[in-house]
Amino acid sequence: MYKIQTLNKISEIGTDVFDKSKYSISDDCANPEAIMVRSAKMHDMQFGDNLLAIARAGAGVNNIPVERCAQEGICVFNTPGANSNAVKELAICALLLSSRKIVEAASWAASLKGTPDAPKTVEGGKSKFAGPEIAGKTLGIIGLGAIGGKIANAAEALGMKVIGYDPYLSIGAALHLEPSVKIVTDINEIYANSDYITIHMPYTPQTKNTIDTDQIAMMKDGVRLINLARGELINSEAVVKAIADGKVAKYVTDFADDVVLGVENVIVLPHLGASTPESEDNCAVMAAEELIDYIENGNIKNSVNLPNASMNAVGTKICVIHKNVPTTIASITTAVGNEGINIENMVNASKKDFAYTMLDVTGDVPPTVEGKINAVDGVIRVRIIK
Ligand SMILES: NC(=O)c1ccc[n+]([C@@H]2O[C@H](COP(=O)([O-])OP(=O)(O)OC[C@H]3O[C@@H](n4cnc5c(N)ncnc54)[C@H](O)[C@@H]3O)[C@@H](O)[C@H]2O)c1
Ligand SMILES: O=C(O)CC[C@@H](O)C(=O)O
Repeated sequence: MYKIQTLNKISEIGTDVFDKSKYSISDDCANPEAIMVRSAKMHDMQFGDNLLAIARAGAGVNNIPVERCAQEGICVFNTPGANSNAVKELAICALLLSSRKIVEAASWAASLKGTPDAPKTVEGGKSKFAGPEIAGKTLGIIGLGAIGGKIANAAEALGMKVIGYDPYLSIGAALHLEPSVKIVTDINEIYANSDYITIHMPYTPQTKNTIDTDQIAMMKDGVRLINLARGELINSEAVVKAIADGKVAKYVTDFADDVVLGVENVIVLPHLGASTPESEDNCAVMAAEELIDYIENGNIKNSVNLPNASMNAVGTKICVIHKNVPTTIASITTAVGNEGINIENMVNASKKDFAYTMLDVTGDVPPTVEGKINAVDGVIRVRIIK
C-alpha cells in the first residue's frame, strides 16, 4: 500500500483518482511515498526515506525546497495551467476593482443601512466613486505563461491594448497569444507605457522585488498595479509610499502583509487566485495522475526539478535519478551489464544538474543490481519497477 500525505485540503475529485486498494490518503501519516500540497511551507520539513515525490496542486513551487528534493531523489511536480483560468478571471476582476472604486463604494453603500433615505443618499454621494473604464487603456503584462497569456487575450477582447514582457516565452505560449498583443524585449517599456501593470511570473530569489522604487519611478502617474503572483515580487513598502505620493492610483494584491493591509487604495485579497472549485479539481486531478504515473511506471511529466521522461517497457524498468555528469550513464549501464542483464530500451534526459535514466530490461533482475547501481558515483536513487 502506498501512502499519500496531503498537507493542504486537496479536492476529493483528485484524491478519488487513486485506486484505494493500492493507495491510502491521509493528512497525517508517517514516511509517505508521496505528498500532495498547495501552499503549505515545506522548506523546514525533513523527508522520510520512502518519499518518492511531491505534487504541488498549483503552479508556484516557492514553498517547496525543489533543489534539496532533487538532491534527495525526490521528484517535485506542479500542475501547469490547471488553475490559470481561475487566476485570469480574478485578474480581470482586479483590473476593474483597481479602476472603479467598487470595494469602497460597496462598503459605503452598506454603511447606509438604517439611514432614513438611503436611495437619495446614494445618488448624492456616488460621484466620489467614479473611476475610468479599462477599454482603450494599455495593460502591461510581465510574464506571458499560462496565466499572463490568458489575461492578454481576455484584456484584448475587452478593448485594451496589451503589451507583454517575458524573456523566456515558450513557443507554445507565444502561439496562443492574439496577434495584436505586442511583445517587448525591454521590461522598462512596460513600465513607461502602461496604465495598468499585472505580474505573472514565478517568485525566486532572483525575481524578489522585481517592482521596487526605481521601477515605479519609470511608470506613468496614476498607474494601477496588480499582483496575483507572489507578494515578494513587488516591494510593499515602495508601493505604499508611491500610493501616498499619488504616483500609484491603486494596488490590488492577492498577498497580505502588514505593510499593505488596511492601507487606503490597496485592495488585499486572501490568496484567492486559484480558489474556484474548477481549478481546485483540475489541479488535484493533474497532481494525482502525475504521482500515479511516477510511482507505478517511473514516468515523469511536469516535474520542476527532474526532466520529463517516459517509456513503455516490455520488461522490468530500472529508474535511476543521478547527477548530470559525464560517465555516469556509462557506469550505470556497465553495472547492469556486469550482472548479466540485457538492456532492451533506454531513455535518458537531463534538467540542469540532474538526470534521469530509465532502462527496460528483460530476464531475471538479480536483487544485487540495485546496490551495484547505487554504488555508481553520482547516482542518487534507484527504483526497480516490475
Ligand atoms: N494567486 C494565486 O492563487 C496563483 C495561482 C496560480 C499561480 N500563481 C502564481 O503565478 C505565477 C505564474 O503562474 P503561471 O501558471 O502563469 O506559470 P507559467 O510557468 O505558465 O508562466 C510563468 C511565466 O513567467 C515567465 N518568466 C519567468 N521569469 C520571468 C522574468 N524574470 N520576467 C518575465 N517573465 C518571466 C516564464 O517564461 C513563464 O512564461 C506562479 O509562479 C505563481 O507564483 C498564483
Ligand atoms: O493552492 C492555492 O490556493 C494557491 C495556488 C497558487 O498560489 C499557485 O501558485 O498555483
